[in-house]
Amino acid sequence: MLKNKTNEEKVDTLLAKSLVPIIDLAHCGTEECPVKSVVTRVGHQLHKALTEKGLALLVNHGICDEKLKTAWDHLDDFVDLPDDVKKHYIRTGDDNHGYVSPGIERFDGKTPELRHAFNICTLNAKNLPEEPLPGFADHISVLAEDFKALARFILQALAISLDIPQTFFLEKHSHMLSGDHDNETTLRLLYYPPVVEDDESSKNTYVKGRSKYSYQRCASTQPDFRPEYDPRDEYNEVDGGENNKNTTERHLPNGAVIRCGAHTDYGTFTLLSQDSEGGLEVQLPGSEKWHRVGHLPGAILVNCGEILSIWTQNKYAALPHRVVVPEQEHLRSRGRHSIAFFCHPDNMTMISPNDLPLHAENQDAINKKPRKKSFKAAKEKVYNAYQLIQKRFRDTYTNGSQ
Ligand SMILES: O=C(O)CCC(=O)C(=O)O
Ligand SMILES: [Fe+2]
Repeated sequence: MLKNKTNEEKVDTLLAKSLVPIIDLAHCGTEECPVKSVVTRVGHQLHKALTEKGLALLVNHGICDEKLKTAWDHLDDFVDLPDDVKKHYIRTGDDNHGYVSPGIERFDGKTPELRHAFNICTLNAKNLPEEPLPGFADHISVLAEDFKALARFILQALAISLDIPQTFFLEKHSHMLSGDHDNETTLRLLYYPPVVEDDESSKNTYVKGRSKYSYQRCASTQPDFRPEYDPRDEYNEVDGGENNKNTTERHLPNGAVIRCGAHTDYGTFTLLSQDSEGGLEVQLPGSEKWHRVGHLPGAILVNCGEILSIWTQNKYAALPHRVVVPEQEHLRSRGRHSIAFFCHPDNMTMISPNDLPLHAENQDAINKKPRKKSFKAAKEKVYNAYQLIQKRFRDTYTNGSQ
């Protein structure tokens, strides 16, 4: 599955510049039969990356850029459909599947996210907009299977990284995208429309129809890593959601706009592919400062979610992240595309901090670490994966759906 090899020398040079550790998956075999030495190396690299940074960039992962770009084309076509066609595909809350229009999600419970999302939890063509958009179902199903294969490889490497049996996590994620409502794993296609100032209210809002740059593909082939110091760092100290009560915008004192509010993902981990418009920022473990992730063409980011954090007693902490659009007019007036694959355990899996068959020495080290309040609570009452995610959906969606 993992084919798109870049030369190792180039990866080494980038490694030195990137905030995010880069992990090369070349020659890792197939997800059913991973090459033992590669899965072991990746496991060790993941251990270091996830404990120190909470994320890593995967290269040579086997999902080619063309497939991602075609998926974004399909999403753009979907967004362009008339509302009375789109309405047949709206996420209802019975499960996470379906279209979510801008403003429905609110990570902080009050401020609308400025984006269109299509959540895919089943590959059954009757639940996908195949009729108005022939080819959608086939393409997205192949892409979803690719992400699933990559996720299954990472689940095995994660087990190795924690020194537990290689199939430990795989067995707890055996229904991903099976369409049987036994697992909440989701492939999410995302489109963030350009941000413009509304003439009447002087507030920032998103472009509703097509605009000159709406769907312009941002596909720079150049890596883009933030310089050590950037004036945008100044907005790290402020905001916190205080300046946006009851408004339809969120902007930072330097004029940058938040397109997707700060949050942590709910599941085991997330695989994220973004176009070169960037804008993704993260808070590294133990810090409140926001760091720009930057852009490495073709790379897929992996970050820890809340369930992995519970399982590892916060050793692999869930990574706070957000998406901002900078103040520069030419960037604001462009859309942004990304694709996230949220890897979730099977619904009935009980999620307890005491689940992992940890070695005695790891357990000692964990016991000595002061626990966060949330882990004390999680230890007292154990929920299954479905209950945990439904609670988080209730906090996020404003249309009454879960
Ligand atoms: O679009 C992005 O880059 C991030 C999306 C995200 O964090 C999410 O949907 O949970
Ligand atoms: Fe996220």
